[in-house]
Amino acid sequence: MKIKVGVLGATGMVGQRFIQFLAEHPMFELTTLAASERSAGKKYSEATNWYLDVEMPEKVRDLIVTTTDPKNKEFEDVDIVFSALPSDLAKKLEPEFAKEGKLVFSNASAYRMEEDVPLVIPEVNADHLELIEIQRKKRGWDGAIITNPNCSTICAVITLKPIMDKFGLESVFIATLQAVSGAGYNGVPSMAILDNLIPYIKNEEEKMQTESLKLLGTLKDGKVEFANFKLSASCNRVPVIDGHTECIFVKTKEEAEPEEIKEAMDKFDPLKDLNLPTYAKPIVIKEESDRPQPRLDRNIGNGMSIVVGRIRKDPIFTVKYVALEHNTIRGAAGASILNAEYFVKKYL
Ligand SMILES: NC(=O)C1=CN([C@@H]2O[C@H](COP(=O)(O)OP(=O)(O)OC[C@H]3O[C@@H](n4cnc5c(N)ncnc54)[C@H](OP(=O)(O)O)[C@@H]3O)[C@@H](O)[C@H]2O)C=CC1
Ligand SMILES: N[C@@H](CC(=O)OP(=O)(O)O)C(=O)O
Repeated sequence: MKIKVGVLGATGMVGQRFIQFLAEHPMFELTTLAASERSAGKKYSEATNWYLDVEMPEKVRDLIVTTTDPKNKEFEDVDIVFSALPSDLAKKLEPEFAKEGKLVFSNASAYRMEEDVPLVIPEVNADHLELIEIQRKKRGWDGAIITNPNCSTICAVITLKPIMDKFGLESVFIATLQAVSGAGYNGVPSMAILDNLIPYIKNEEEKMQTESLKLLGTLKDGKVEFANFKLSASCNRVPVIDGHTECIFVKTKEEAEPEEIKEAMDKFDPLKDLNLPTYAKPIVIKEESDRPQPRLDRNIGNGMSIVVGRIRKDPIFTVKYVALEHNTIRGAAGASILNAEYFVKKYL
């Protein structure tokens, strides 16, 4: 039997991606859509400014949007909620769902760095999910909050994991070129971004610099020991709709040739035998000298693969390369759904 699920923040940019992936999901039945008071009581199709270039799934068009209150009857049979709430609201509302026994798979940054909250990319650190036992004891709830990282962090960390495992990491520098969808529908005015670039995204560099070390850290005696290497990020907003590009410079502990790095990335496919519906090969390598490009490559692996190109020697670091991620799929909704699929397969 399918597990009943709901989406919080269902009308937003990430909420819409959740709906795209959950409407016909083999493990989950999407029953409940929640948003603000502005949308509640309306049909989903009336409440939403649909921005995706795929049709709104027929089965959600007439669903009545509810408020984000776990006591609403629409949440009664729901076991899992996917949260695409703004972070300040997530801070307040996600615990209310966990207290009602719901598993909350969250995109929001509110709880990512809490000691007892798993921050997970299943291909990288699925074992950190064990933190939920500590979380349940400490917070006294039957549900759980499980988070996925910031979109830019996910892109970088997936490519760094196979390098770290084989050669060790000493220092990493990342310059990002981030799509406007990352800022939400009303996030960046067109007059600010067209014919332009904005070399600042609030808190993004700090998130990349801390979340990466937690993700690549080791779970020991119920605590995550952060990975021990230096990471510096410089984040920019560019006039692309979907698809974050990152120029990544890596100094490894052991000597490594670009070909060896490429091979390590290409072989990285840790969950391929689990048959998770949203899983795709985590890293796809493009050989052309002018790839990856957001418009051409963001949908590879249904938007779940990180597309890497231009792996080459660097005169200061060991290697440099370019990585591309579909930021609202692999960097957001798809990441949460993959966490939930993995959790259900391994723990339920
Ligand atoms: N993992 C990642 O890297 C990414 C994470 N995110 C995170 O996901 C979250 C959502 O982002 P995004 O979809 O871009 O944001 P949007 O602004 O596009 O959507 C926000 C959603 O929250 C709802 N909402 C707003 N106010 C309230 C309220 N008072 N009560 C209940 N619901 C409310 C909105 O409903 P309504 O339409 O009714 O106003 C809407 O559904 C954010 O926390 C963001 O930081 C985003 C991108 C990538
Ligand atoms: N800040 C990211 C998206 C985002 O919302 O990140 P976070 O989930 O860490 O708040 C971007 O602008 O592209």
